[in-house]
Amino acid sequence: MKFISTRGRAPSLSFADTVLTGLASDGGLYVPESLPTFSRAEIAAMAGLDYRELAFRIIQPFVGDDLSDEELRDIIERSYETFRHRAIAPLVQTGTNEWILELFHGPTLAFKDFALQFLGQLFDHLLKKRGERVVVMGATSGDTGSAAIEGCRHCDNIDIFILHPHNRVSEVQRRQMTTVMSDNVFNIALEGNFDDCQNMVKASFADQSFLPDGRRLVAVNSINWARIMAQIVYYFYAALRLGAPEKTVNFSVPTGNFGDIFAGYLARQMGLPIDQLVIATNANDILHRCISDNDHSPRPLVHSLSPSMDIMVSSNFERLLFDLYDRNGSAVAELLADRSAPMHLDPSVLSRAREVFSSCRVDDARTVEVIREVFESSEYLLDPHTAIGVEAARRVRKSAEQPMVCLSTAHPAKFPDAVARALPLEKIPLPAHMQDLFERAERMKVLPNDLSQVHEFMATALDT
Ligand SMILES: Cc1ncc(COP(=O)(O)O)c(C=O)c1O
Ligand SMILES: N[C@@H](CCOP(=O)(O)O)C(=O)O
Repeated sequence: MKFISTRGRAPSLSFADTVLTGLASDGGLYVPESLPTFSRAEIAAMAGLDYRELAFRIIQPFVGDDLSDEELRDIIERSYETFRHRAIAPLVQTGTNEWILELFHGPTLAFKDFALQFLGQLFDHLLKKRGERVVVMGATSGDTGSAAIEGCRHCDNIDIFILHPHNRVSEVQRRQMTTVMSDNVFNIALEGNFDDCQNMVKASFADQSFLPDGRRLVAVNSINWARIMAQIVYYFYAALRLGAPEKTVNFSVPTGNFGDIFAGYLARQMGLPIDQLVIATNANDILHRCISDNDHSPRPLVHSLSPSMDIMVSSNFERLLFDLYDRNGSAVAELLADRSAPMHLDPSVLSRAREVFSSCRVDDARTVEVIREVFESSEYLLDPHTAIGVEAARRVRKSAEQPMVCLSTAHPAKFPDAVARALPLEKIPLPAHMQDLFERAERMKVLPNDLSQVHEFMATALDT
């Protein structure tokens, strides 16, 4: 299978090269030239498969000949052996036709582990085969960072640099990153917000001359196609358990960089019967405004109780636009030439988007109420991101007859301060492997929002 850029002007790449690249050379994101699809009968035949076997069936068509079936199976096997729940992604019912898909049973307690455990194994395999050492550079609003570090820290052929916004991630999130003392792991606390971190990463991919000779950057953010691909699996997994393909199943997704919900869109394009995908946002609501009012105008980022979704420039929206603009790279390049400018979608494009996407904005006050209400009614503790997804689903769901699955993107123990505003809980226990998190030493470098200083820090670290 070949992968092409959403801006239409970069060379097409194989699966392995796509995984080991960041942005395309024209500034676009890589997507498959054509999407594999499954017939109703093929989907029905997937019912009852365990998570790993299902992952193999979904991922294999993207990989083509770049990995043998045995190699892919082995990578998948190792990726999910670190998960603490036998089902990998268990479903919990919280109401009539209302379900929570718990995606926080991986090592860092967020949905990011699904793709980043896989990506770490994939990197290790491909780099060893090629005898190459690379530099991973990523931006995080809190969860991608620790999941990427956890996925890559054992890779001999990787140095990893993660930028997080200084003082804007939860303490648990920060410590999950900064207490990893491996020699190949570097944490940068940037005096800026997540968009600044992400801009810096994208600028670094565009000009890699600051790196020592022979080294290149590889992406762990969802600009990396493999991230999205691995996330498609759990949509199939949940829907099959709830009766697909006979039944249509809908999803509500706490959304920031648009990677997770875009994976749901792809699952639908690949044949899974999904009628509605709910884009659930916090006060940083650019995607909600875009879908509801055709108003995609950036506003200053607000620091919310769901910090991982404090994002204004959602990378993967570009992949959706590419599809909605009939895969016309020039149209996408023109539309996104200046991401700080307001953008209005063509009315026909917007109405196609609305056929599948609904949207809803949930502010901090309501987030806190939802955590309390759900705990009181179901004794189920939501993290603030998931609470936004649950509330959004309740407000905008179109069918009460079809199951609605809200993706639970993080464990509440990652956000004790937000949860404490809702409930007088003594303590939310961390899993055993994180019990001593608050006693561990931390290491990070605080840097100003200045690209040259970040590059200097990276070049020096790579030199020693
Ligand atoms: C806990 C949590 N929920 C939701 C999101 C939003 O996901 P996405 O960026 O894929 O839209 C993130 C960050 O990505 C997150 O860390
Ligand atoms: N919420 C994310 C932001 C980065 O998103 P990604 O999907 O592009 O890695 C985070 O937790 O870092």
